[in-house]
Amino acid sequence: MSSGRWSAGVIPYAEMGYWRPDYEPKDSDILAAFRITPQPGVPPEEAGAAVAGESSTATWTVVWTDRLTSYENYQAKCYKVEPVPGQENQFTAYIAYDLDLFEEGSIANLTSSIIGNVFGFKALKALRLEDMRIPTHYLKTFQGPPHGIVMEREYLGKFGRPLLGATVKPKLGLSARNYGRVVYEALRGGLDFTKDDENINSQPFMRWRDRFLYCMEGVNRAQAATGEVKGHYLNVTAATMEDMYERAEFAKDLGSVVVMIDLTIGYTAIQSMAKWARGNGVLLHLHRAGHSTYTRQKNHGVNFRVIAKWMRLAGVDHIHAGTVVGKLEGDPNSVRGYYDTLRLDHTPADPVKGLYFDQDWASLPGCMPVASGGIHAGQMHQLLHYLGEDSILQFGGGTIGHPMGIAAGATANRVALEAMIKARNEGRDYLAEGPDILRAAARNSRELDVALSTWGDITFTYASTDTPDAVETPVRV
Ligand SMILES: O=C(COP(=O)(O)O)[C@H](O)[C@H](O)COP(=O)(O)O
Ligand SMILES: [Mg+2]
Repeated sequence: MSSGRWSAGVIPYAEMGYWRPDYEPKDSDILAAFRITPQPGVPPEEAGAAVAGESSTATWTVVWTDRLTSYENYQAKCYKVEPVPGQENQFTAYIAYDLDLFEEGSIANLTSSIIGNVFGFKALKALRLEDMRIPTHYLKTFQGPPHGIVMEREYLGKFGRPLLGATVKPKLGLSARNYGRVVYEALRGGLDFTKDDENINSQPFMRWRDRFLYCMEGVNRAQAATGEVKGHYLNVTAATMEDMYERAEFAKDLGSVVVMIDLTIGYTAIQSMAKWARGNGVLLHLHRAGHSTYTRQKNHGVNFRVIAKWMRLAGVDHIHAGTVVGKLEGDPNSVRGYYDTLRLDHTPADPVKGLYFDQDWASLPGCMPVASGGIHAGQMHQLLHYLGEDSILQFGGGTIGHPMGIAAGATANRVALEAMIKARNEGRDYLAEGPDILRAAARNSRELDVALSTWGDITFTYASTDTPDAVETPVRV
């Protein structure tokens, strides 16, 4: 029996052709960077080759049927493996996939290939997909955001500042009428949006149609009272696509400018709703419910920056992407990388922001990042500094928990934001002077004054579980 590549039996993946240190990735290749923790005794190159093999064409044994294909073309190539600085027994494996391995325009297919099998691999103690480079050749097969940041602002007639929102609280239990009253108060008080929370769909205490009716009554009354375009993200998440289309159509018929879905509906449903949203001129908000089950731990899972890339391709107008200063995980540099990935047309590789590859978005519209989770008016200077202008700042408890009432909470947030934007436009160092700017604004706004005295010193300073491996070293002059 001839030995080697074609003899029946088991040979290392590296010997089956999945370790290719000589390989120069093509512009049209999809690239992936995996953080690999091999089991003891498994060489990193073999671990990288195994991931390349099992996420493309290989199985555990040699199969002669490989000879019926142009297998060299279809095999993914692990072309580089590097130790992760400062991390014991961790390596970054770079893998190139030929364009033909993927169905055009399908996140479900892309993810089934890249993450379908390999995360349970016994040869690995842990595995994390840190980043991907999506080539223009493949990127252009996706719709992308239904409208994008520029179109959204033109729809709303709102420019030059972040948008403001609030999640209705308590997230479960309110009757439809009381729910609609919260929406009206928050919008008339100065917010641009209110939103359903991730888990409010159609429960016995409030069926979806009733909520939609009362929310839109609140939106319409607030628009009339303020003269501004307002919106409420009506959550159309449901058990079936048919139900979601029925709810989305009703939202559109009621005149809503926006609907919402949860990440839990799955990639195919998200792409279907993206297509519906573009076809119907309705903004699409994605709540990333459930993402932290696999994005938060540094050694295993899928980094959120990859989810952000997949969702921009799939096509949502908004996605929650971290706050830095709020109650939920979000290292400043990692979050900067997420926001750049969602908004910019080109992001150069930048290890400090956790960006492993240059990424060109080929004019695919930008996706508005949403900051939500434990934020309040007292952090406005930090939020503007870390997150920038093209963002949506959502204050759930930070609006509805205001001692003077919901409208007062909304007014406090709006006054804080407008004061911070004015200071920025005047060229002030609004980050350093933020507290003074807020206090000065509070002298003419009782609502802001009370918000600052209620929450001003609330911070969430825990060590991040997910920091990039590279840190900026101060330049010694
Ligand atoms: O309910 C809230 C925020 O409520 P509050 O403003 O009262 O904290 C959001 O669902 C989470 O922030 C989502 O988290 P993320 O935005 O990280 O996905
Ligand atoms: Mg929530």
